[in-house]
Amino acid sequence: MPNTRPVPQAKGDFLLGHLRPLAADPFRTLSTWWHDYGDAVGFRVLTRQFYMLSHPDMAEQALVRQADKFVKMYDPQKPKGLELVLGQGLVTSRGDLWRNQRRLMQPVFQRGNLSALQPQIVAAGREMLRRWHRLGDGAQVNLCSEMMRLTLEVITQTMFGTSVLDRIEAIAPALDTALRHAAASLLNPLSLPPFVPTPGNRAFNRAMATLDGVVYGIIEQRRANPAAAGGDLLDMLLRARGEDGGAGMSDRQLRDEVLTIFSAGHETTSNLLSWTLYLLARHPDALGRLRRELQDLPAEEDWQFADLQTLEYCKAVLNESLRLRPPVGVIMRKIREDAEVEGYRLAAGSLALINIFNLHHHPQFWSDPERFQPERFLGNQSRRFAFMPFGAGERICIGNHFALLESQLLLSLIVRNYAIELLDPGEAEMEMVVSLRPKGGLPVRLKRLAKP
Ligand code: HEM
Repeated sequence: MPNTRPVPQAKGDFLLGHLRPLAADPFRTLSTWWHDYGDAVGFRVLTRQFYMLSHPDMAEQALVRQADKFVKMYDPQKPKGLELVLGQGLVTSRGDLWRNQRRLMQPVFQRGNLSALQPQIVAAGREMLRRWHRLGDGAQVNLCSEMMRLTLEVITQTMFGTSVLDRIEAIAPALDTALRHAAASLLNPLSLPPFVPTPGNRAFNRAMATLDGVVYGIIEQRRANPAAAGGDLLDMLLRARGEDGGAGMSDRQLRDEVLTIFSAGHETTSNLLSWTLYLLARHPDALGRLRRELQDLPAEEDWQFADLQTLEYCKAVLNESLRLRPPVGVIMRKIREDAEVEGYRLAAGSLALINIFNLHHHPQFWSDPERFQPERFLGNQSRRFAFMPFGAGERICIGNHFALLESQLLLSLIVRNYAIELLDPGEAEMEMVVSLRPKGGLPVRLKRLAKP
């Protein structure tokens, strides 16, 4: 490729490459490289070459214009990363399998079909508020655990018509163990496959047995009681037949899709809500403006879908939170053949890491990028690829409209009824475990607001 230049390579250990700093603190390491080397930087983990891309034009090239060269990196023969947990579900599959499953599941997530789910989302939120009430005024809780519980209830109720809250004490740590193991296996090409009984693999296998138990339980329950099905996602997956009208999905494929929606559908939204409440607690002016907007809404049990469409500031708050603390901070692709991106040469076989966090903090596209300022999202400026919390191109998040509807409803419910006081006045540290979350959770005090 004439007239192209090589991507600058971050300095690192000759043998290990950059494994050590990345394993210790991936988030901080990637930020440092961006500041030191710019929007395109190469790094190596043992034998594997990565390129980190942090400019909107580069993201557009990789995810849209040259999407045929930048493909999902998963290989069913040698599962790594998320594929170890999710198998061949919608996030990790490729080719015809992905295309058919996406087509099958898309209708459930279309904007027009989501209004029917609103009552279930509000009901889950109100149930949490009742539980907070029972805890007593001034109760201390971990906000992240509360949001995880809430979004788990929402996803299982809306998509699978059931609740798994009675098993939350087992599910939350199992999911955490599984995701941490998946993230670590990505960075380490020498990590041993799950059947090798290392302590890490044993813990991972135990966690997966818990998650599989929950997921197969959901499927069995529905098979035993199909009358409970109300045309939800699980119903659709169970009824799906091949193009020739033949056999339905294998149990394994069903498990992969259910576990994918179960995990992708609550981890991310939970982090969005936690970060948003954290940012609002630190910005009383924005919180005040949001409360004023919400004052005009009718009582919660009477909320209509149309009521939400008018909440411009609430949407701006969520967008600004997604910008500052994007729950999915990076997206990964495998480079199938040599590619040129914005004048840089990227070699086939390497991995491209599109850094959404950096795009959202890019000083060329955002004034005062570190500042929480929801007002920047009022109005209709185009921010293509400088703001892409849900990804871009054909693999864009299938749950984006659902996530925004859910977050708007739950945020409005919480902010109208409670004041949330952070117990730690310092800035919450960020940790990247597949999604970007507050490290160690968020201890808070809950104060019930008087009804207006
Ligand atoms: C704030 C919440 C959410 C964020 C920030 C988010 C972010 C993302 C991103 C960035 C991707 C693209 C990944 C890539 O290109 O490699 C993605 C894909 C996906 N998300 Fe979400 N997501 C959220 C909520 C949800 C919800 C609620 C669901 C399901 C109910 C969901 C299901 C999925 C699925 C299945 C994919 C894979 C789509 C495909 O490849 O066809 N997500 N999400």
